[in-house]
Amino acid sequence: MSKICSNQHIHIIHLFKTINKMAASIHHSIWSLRPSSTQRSSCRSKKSISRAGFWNIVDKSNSRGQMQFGRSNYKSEPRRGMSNCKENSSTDVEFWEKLYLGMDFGTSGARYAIIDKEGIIHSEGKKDYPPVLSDGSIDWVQSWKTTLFSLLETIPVTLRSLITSISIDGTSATTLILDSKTGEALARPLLYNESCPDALPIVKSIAPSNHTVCSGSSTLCKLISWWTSNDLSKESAVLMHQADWLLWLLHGKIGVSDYNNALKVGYDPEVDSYPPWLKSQPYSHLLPTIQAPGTVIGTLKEDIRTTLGFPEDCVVCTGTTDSIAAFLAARATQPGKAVTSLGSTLAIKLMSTTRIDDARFGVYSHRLDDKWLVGGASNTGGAVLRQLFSDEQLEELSKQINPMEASSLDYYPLPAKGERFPIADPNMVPRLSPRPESDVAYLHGILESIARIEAKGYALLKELGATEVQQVFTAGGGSKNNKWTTIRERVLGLPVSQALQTEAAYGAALLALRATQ
Ligand SMILES: Nc1ncnc2c1ncn2[C@@H]1O[C@H](COP(=O)(O)OP(=O)(O)O)[C@@H](O)[C@H]1O
Ligand SMILES: O=C(CO)[C@H](O)[C@H](O)COP(=O)(O)O
Repeated sequence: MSKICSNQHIHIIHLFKTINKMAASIHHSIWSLRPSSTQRSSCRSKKSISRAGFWNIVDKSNSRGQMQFGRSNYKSEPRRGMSNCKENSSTDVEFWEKLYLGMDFGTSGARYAIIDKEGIIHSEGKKDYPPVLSDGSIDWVQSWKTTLFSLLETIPVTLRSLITSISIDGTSATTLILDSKTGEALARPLLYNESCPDALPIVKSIAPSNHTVCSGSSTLCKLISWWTSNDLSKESAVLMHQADWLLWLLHGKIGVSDYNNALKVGYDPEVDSYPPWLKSQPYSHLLPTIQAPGTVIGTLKEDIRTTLGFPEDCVVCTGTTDSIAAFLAARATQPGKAVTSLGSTLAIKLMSTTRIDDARFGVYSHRLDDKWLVGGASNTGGAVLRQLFSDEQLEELSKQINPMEASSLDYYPLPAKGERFPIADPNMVPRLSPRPESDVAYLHGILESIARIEAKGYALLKELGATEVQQVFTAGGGSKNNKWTTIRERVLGLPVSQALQTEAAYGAALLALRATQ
């Protein structure tokens, strides 16, 4: 029944679109479905979005990024049955309105957000990665691909035909090497927090000292490790990052990336090119071509478009990394504002007028239009918590913590050996003992110790010359823990708040919107 209903809705949408195109020729749309209101008309003022003016769209969405009254939030699982149609046919979406889809592929799962040109959310959803196994280990290629298409299938059918642009963010330095002719993976993906120390001496011999690539977990180390340990024929090999590869599945043009994802393979976003010391290497032909984040690559592949009901003019654009998408979602727009992504990891991003790169501490700067996002990513964070507690236990135990009382427990919580920032040490081991009798006290000590790592990170950025942090917004799963926020505020000595939009998927949707402006 819902299928028939959805088809009817799609038909009505197309009918309105056609009529509206005719109506537009008589200058005014006579088919506005959206109740006219002063608020809406004031919000409808056109703002030009220049390269540096990206923030216009971001600022405008500041006050309107939340769900609007009466619109149901399509959370997690798709709705079933007839009610699906009623809820999905949100009649206050102007049928000729364009919508923008952002998808975030993090460590534990993927999420999507669909917004309109004012940044209002029309639908959200999420999927955990299915544990697709092949010879005993997780087949990430299959798991991500399955997640991509199952997420697309959870998008309400009535909204799909309005989606005109798609972008995706992924984990930074998560590296795939593919055959550019067949698209087949030539090796398993290497994840963002995996290290290839075997390649580090070679990287350090070709790159400037303390360059961002001089870290075992850099994309360049992963590329060189593959290059030196394979005697496969390599002339048609191409390197892609997780977000690039997922976007390629949608647009079909292999070997395209963005200057955020490409930072850790050595791309220099300041001069908008690969440096000569990298272009002269025998493997430079594997490097992807680079565009700015939110640049149209091509249209959505026809088979996907027709199967899922996306419009002919739906474009796919370059993405970014997950912590930058989280920064975009938080709409922090001034130097001194920072975003801490408290997901499986702890990634900090501080808007700075000065660029700072120092691999000795895992510090690097991403470009965001005409500004710098200085920061780094620690392996501490939610992944450690998930090893010890379920989300429900975290919620229950956190309620019993007095966040104004300092914990005397001094841990360095890591999910496994290896740390990237603010201590760059692939051999660093976790410190999570002594464990007190009380789980409340234990969790308190862990949350406070993670807060101390965060504070150390921001202090390090200041020592290295970045703009001093004034305010911290929080994104990611940990942002909903108010007790943790209070602990962090006490430890950091700064105002700390949950970002208006805590999901990186919202930032990716802003990129999709920007691509079409
Ligand atoms: N109430 C909570 N307090 C602190 N951390 C939490 C809470 N609920 C969930 N988390 C943590 O959030 C993390 C998931 O956040 P998410 O942003 O989805 O991560 P990612 O995108 O990196 O996979 C989990 O590791 C989990 O431990
Ligand atoms: O830790 C991560 C996993 O979520 C981040 O993807 C990554 O390391 C952050 O890197 P960047 O600063 O380049 O976005």
